[in-house]
Amino acid sequence: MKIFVINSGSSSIKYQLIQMPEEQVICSGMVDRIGLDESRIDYRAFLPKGNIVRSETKVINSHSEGLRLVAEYLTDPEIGVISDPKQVEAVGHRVVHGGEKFASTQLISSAVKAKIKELFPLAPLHNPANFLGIEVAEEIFSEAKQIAVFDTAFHQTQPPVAFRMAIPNEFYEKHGIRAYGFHGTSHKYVSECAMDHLGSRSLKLISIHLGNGCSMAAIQNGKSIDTSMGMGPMNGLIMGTRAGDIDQAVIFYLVNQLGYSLDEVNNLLNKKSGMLGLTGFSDMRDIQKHLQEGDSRAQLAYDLYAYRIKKYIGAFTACMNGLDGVIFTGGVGENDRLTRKLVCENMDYLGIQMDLTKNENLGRGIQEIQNSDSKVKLLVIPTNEELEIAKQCFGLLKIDL
Ligand SMILES: Nc1ncnc2c1ncn2[C@@H]1O[C@H](COP(=O)(O)OP(=O)(O)O)[C@@H](O)[C@H]1O
Ligand SMILES: CC(=O)OP(=O)(O)O
Ligand SMILES: [Mg+2]
Repeated sequence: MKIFVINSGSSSIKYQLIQMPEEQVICSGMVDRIGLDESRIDYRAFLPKGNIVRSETKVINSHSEGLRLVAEYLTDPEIGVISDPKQVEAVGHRVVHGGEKFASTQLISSAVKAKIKELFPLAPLHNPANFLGIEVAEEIFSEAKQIAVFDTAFHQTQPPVAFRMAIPNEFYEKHGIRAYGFHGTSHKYVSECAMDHLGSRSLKLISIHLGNGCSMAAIQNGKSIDTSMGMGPMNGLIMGTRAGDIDQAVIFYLVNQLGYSLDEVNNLLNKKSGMLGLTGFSDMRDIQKHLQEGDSRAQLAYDLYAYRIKKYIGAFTACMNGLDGVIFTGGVGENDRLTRKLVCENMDYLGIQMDLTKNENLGRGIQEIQNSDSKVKLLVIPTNEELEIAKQCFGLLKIDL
């Protein structure tokens, strides 16, 4: 069965065509910088006759245009991998916010779409783009089953003590104000990999997903029991452009003393803060360059970023009353050795001791980077949200057949 996976972000669409259950990636790529001057499409096909790689820079005004272009690549007589969109049997969509309604993967109906739309205000950077991806895919892959895999679903096992907030009960009961948690597809995928790798499911794990958005999850016996993100994907860790945890007094000060509107506060905390606010750059590779040139702001930003992660490791270890393994994943977690080093420094009280040489010289696949005295396993595990989405879709359709 061919499953097309779409991870539709605010300015990009990541995609993969995967043959299931073989888990064979037929093609993958990305449409980036949608709506900006120079958009870019990357396409990589893995064919028996050899791999084909194409990149094109052109104006792509909308997600709809971007996905249509991807469909043209997929069906191109020379470099394509299918002859007709009808050969795609299912389209799996990453949907960031599923609220309390969706604890599992869903076949998309008009009711599911209405709920995704209702949740726009809670994930304004993500759900509208996810929704658009669904509408366009319904047109292009009109005969395929459309399936939503929610970032929030994996966290629905959290107990009330982790997800409730200390505000009057009616705000939860009538309005669903609570913590939900995100990046669930990634946390689930890497924690399953870790449990397979370590040969046990009775483990206390902390998964640290560090991409553009960053979050951590406490995972006990394979179930998420707490996470650093909340009602929306804003709080917790310091991220590329998001501040993460912030004192509520700051918001009142911005509004009452500095004259900010609430939209301006939202924009400031979501899009202009985090590493961007501290250094002028949101990408760790740029910040590293400045760090090497002796930029003290870059040093402080790195220190703050790692310190916040340490705090959550301490908190989650206390909540689980123990810790067997820490997983680093996401673009930063997988590639940025300095972040991993700063996070694990001076953590021997909690049983965390890194092998600095292993941390510097990573191989491919799952890597252990603790030293021989460490009680806690330190793992670097490449995430694969697309494969996890394909697995979830395949599982759902198998039940349905
Ligand atoms: N070699 C690298 N060294 C340090 N950081 C990196 C490297 N490669 C990627 N990154 C970081 O990973 C981030 C992207 O992570 P990714 O998980 O792909 O993000 P997302 O899926 O949230 O868009 C980049 O913004 C950059 O900060
Ligand atoms: C939920 C979230 O923050 O997603 P991303 O990291 O893709 O922005
Ligand atoms: Mg991501």
